[in-house]
Amino acid sequence: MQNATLAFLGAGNMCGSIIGGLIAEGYPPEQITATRRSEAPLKEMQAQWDIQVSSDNIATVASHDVIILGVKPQMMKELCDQIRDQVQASKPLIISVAAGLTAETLERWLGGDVAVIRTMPNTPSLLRCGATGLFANNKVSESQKALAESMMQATGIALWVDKEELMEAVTGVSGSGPAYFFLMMEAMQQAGESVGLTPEVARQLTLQTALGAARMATESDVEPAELRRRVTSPGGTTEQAIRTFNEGGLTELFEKAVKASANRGKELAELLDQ
Ligand SMILES: NC(=O)C1=CN([C@@H]2O[C@H](COP(=O)(O)OP(=O)(O)OC[C@H]3O[C@@H](n4cnc5c(N)ncnc54)[C@H](O)[C@@H]3O)[C@@H](O)[C@H]2O)C=CC1
Ligand SMILES: O=C(O)[C@@H]1CCC=N1
Repeated sequence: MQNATLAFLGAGNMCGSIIGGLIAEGYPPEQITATRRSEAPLKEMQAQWDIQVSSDNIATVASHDVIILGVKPQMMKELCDQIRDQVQASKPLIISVAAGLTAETLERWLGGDVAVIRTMPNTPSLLRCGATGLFANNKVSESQKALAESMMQATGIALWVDKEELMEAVTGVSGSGPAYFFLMMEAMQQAGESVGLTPEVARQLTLQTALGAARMATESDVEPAELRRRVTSPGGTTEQAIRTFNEGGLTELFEKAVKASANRGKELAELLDQ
């Protein structure tokens, strides 16, 4: 995997997180190039990771094996128009991180007959704690699949889905998911303040509790439901809090939120593929 040259076109929040994770995992920085519209953030990325940077998408496509399309879905058509001829000339592996846009749309925008892997990563990739879903079109070879998988595994876990529509489900759960936990942290800190803690104490207790709970859930074989039961003493304090969450319909609310994110992915794909 470490022989492949990787170009991140539109290296903002998400691709910056993947690059940071790859560098932390020991990927050779001289084999990574990032492009972006403005020079200042590119210079920062170069100083931070010692990677190559460029503002020339076409020349960058020409000189790399794997092209990661990192722009917002709304900017993707313009980027594909710009690089199409070069993609047809050098036929690199294309990896998209964009929400919604299908592999078929991307392949068509790039002129057809292109190996496209659609991924849905998340920003904890930066800490090699990412979660990525992947789907490959039928032009992708087994060795290209293995390369994309090992690249994303370097930033966390990487799981393939066999039906492309499941990429919307992945987006609803793990692509958007870090924001749900951040929202919970914000809400819990505020609640801590409402029962008298200072903002700093409420913040520290909230974040350490989130970290501890996530580590217990991921580092043991015990299911989250059982871990929850072990905190919830019959007739005790937690029981009252859990009852309050259940009465407020937390499970149903999560289902609605995940579906809203997934549906927006489908909607974006339809809106943008004109
Ligand atoms: N932010 C997140 O948590 C996640 C984002 N994604 C996907 O990642 C993609 C990017 O999202 P973010 O990183 O949040 O956006 P961002 O706005 O931080 O990064 C995109 C970058 O692309 C640059 N750009 C736009 N057009 C360009 C062009 N033609 N050439 C070079 N650079 C160009 C922009 O200036 C910007 O710096 C989106 O498609 C999104 O759906 C996927 C999973 C999670
Ligand atoms: O909010 C978004 O559209 C992107 C995709 C998943 C996470 N962030």
